[in-house]
Amino acid sequence: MGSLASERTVVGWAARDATGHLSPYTYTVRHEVVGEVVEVGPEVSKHRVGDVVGVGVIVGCCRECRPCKANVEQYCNKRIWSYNDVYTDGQPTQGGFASTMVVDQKFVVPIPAGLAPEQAAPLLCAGVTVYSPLKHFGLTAPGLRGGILGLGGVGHMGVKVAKAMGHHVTVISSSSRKRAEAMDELGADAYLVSSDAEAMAAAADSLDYIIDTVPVHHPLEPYLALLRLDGKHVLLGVVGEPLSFVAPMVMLGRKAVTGSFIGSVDETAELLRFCVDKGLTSQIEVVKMGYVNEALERLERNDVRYRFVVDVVGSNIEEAAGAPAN
Ligand SMILES: NC(=O)C1=CN([C@@H]2O[C@H](COP(=O)(O)OP(=O)(O)OC[C@H]3O[C@@H](n4cnc5c(N)ncnc54)[C@H](OP(=O)(O)O)[C@@H]3O)[C@@H](O)[C@H]2O)C=CC1
Ligand SMILES: O=C/C=C/c1ccc(O)c(O)c1
Repeated sequence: MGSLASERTVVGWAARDATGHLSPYTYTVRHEVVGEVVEVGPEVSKHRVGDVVGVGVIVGCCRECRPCKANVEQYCNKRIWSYNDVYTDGQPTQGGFASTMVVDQKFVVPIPAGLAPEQAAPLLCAGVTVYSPLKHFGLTAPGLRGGILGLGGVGHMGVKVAKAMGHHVTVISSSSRKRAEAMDELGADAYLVSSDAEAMAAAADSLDYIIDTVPVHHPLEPYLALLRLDGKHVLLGVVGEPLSFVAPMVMLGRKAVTGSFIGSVDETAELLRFCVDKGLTSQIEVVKMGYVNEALERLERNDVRYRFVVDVVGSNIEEAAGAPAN
């Protein structure tokens, strides 16, 4: 490896010491990565070699715009994604699916003691994606009534974080398949099947917010009807088609439809401490790189509870990439 730019850090799993020991912590969920610091540039002050750290969705920003100055760098128009983007040196960013990751210390968060690294990985995206809007929109007070629409990777963290804040949580799902796990394992207080018109009508005007994680087009009006005065519908799912509702649906009740994008580095560090304090973890299935194709097929079938985490160090990455193993 060449000399390291001053504020950059190598988070890795390919590092071996003189005895052949591999860095032990190497978990990735597509772009969020938990690993061990294997090398630091001369001006890195946030962490040291050997620290267990995480990198989320963003690895670059302009540092000059209003969002950057307000420490919400995820809203910088020059943000650089940690995967499938182009870094300032013209090279593609590859998220966790690379032998090491070189990243500016600004985008590195410490994984606190008490949080298993594989558990921490989904918190760096799914976790902070729900934590950030709850904080930003003032939805943290105990006793609030929240709805989590779509019980997947993001939604399951929504249930856990909202419950840890002391909220009454209703899962709103497309089927009844996840009822038992939502109530018994995740601790939700109520469960609504969105196609059950009677149950939806009975729940009208009852929620302070809905965290909407549905990734496909869906009508908003049935969910806006669930909100009570000043209720907020927070769009998190990436839907590439227009979503619509008639204006009185929000006027009569001063309701808001808004959105939110992951969370800042500061919010991520705060969430990790929150999780340790509250004893919160993500619900995951750890797999090896060679299982990735099957994992993708299962994702399409809505058949994962609730995140796959790839154990990169435990995988033969060269073999998985099709290269001969050495
Ligand atoms: N805003 C942000 O910063 C972020 C946004 N995202 C986006 O959030 C969305 C959710 O992500 P994630 O939780 O990982 O996704 P998952 O696939 O894990 O979960 C999505 C859930 O939506 C529900 N759903 C309802 N209808 C459909 C459908 N037709 N197809 C698939 N799911 C459906 C399902 O829940 P059920 O079975 O309960 O109906 C499903 O489990 C994605 O669009 C993702 O890109 C992700 C991270 C950050
Ligand atoms: O357009 C916004 C996309 C957000 C996003 C962030 C992270 C992630 O894993 C996604 O699936 C979507």
